[in-house]
Amino acid sequence: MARKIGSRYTVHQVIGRGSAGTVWLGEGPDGPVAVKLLREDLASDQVLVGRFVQERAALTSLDHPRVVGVRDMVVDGDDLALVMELVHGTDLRSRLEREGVFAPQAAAAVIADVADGLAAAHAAGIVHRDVKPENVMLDLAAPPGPGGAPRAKLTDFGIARLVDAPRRTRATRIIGTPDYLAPEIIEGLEPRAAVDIYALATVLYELLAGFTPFGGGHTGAVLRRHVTESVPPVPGLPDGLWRIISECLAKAPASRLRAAELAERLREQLPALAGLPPLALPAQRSQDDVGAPPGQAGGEPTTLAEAVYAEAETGTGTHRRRRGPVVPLVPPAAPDAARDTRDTHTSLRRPSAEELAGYAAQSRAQRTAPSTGHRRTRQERIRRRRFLAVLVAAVLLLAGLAAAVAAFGHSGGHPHGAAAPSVAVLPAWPPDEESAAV
Ligand SMILES: Nc1ncnc2c1ncn2[C@@H]1O[C@H](COP(=O)(O)OP(=O)(O)OP(=O)(O)O)[C@@H](O)[C@H]1O
Repeated sequence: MARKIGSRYTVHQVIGRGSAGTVWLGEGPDGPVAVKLLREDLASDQVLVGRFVQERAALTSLDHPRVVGVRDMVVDGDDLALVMELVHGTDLRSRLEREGVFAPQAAAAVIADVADGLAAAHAAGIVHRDVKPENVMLDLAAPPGPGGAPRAKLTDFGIARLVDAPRRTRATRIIGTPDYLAPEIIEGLEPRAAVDIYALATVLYELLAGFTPFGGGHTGAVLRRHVTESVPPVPGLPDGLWRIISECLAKAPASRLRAAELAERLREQLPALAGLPPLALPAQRSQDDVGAPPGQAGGEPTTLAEAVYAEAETGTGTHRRRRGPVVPLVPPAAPDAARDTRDTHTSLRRPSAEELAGYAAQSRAQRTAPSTGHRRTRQERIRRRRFLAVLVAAVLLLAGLAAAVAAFGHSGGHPHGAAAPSVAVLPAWPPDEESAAV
């Protein structure tokens, strides 16, 4: 069914849904377009509408072949819409889920394209802030790039800039996609261009390995890993690519490559990567379990960080898990199962400096010590066994006494009559090696 958006556009059919709204196939004065109609609650937010109007010039002027162009922004009654270039293709998340990891050359080529788009945005003073596979479109109508890789375009600049207005994101909260969040965002610093590089290197890692370097398990654990842990190596990854990934995932933003450098370095690698097959890793393990301590994936929070973030997570309503690891940037609407087909969102309380300092120590302690949960279980077992031993001793003693009394009565009061022993012989207890440790 056709619907008018403003005076210039007509939309016909839904082609996708995201956290901020619904994407429609539409028609404008210059031909087909994609129209992202923002959710009602966002469209009725006067601050956001004001920002939408303010940002119009910046967003519509970002014109680069590796960026999905924003052609227009419409405020019309209850409708708030971004009119975009229509990309004939799919998003990178869908491609990854459908076909699995990329061969190294194709991964490098796709990420080099996105880095080109980012370089243009950064040069225009625009930081994306939500780089992730969902926001990379693969243009299947364009001739493929090196190694047959589809050409990529970065999208959703508008949403990241609009929704993350100061009033909407209080200084003590982080809104974002945990797997791709640079450590400085978690530590409360102002996001600069380097956060996009960190996120893009995370996407490159994911295209190659099938999982993100710090993702998996509880959101609190993911954030802690970004801040405190080094990047887990990817077995079999060519050295050149590994060096680029490590540099871009540096904890210090200033140590990361710039977007243009990243694109150039990746393209330098392309000839050496030609013909390499996709890495065969046990990557295709469940994202919920990646990196989580045994028995902890999806379970109760066990550390301070996890407790802190658990509060934030439960504050957003449900925490549904998905095949992919991500939680988009835009805060959730009130639960509406019919509308929200894609995913859940997270709004996180930012930890204090003391909490962050504590995470590093906790992280080290957890790596070197057996889990407290496990120790507590052993101690409980040992206590239970001691209690049973005393109980058995008491029962046997009573039985012995009763037998002795009976025998005494039977034998006319002589205690040496044939009767049950008056002293119970206790079995060795507890019987296993754990008792030796008591
Ligand atoms: N310009 C476009 N051309 C063609 N299809 C598009 C375009 N923009 C988005 N889509 C399709 O619409 C879907 C939803 O896009 P949208 O940007 O709303 O959400 P998302 O980025 O996937 O998720 P989220 O916004 O929750 O992070 C995308 O998966 C994509 O397939």
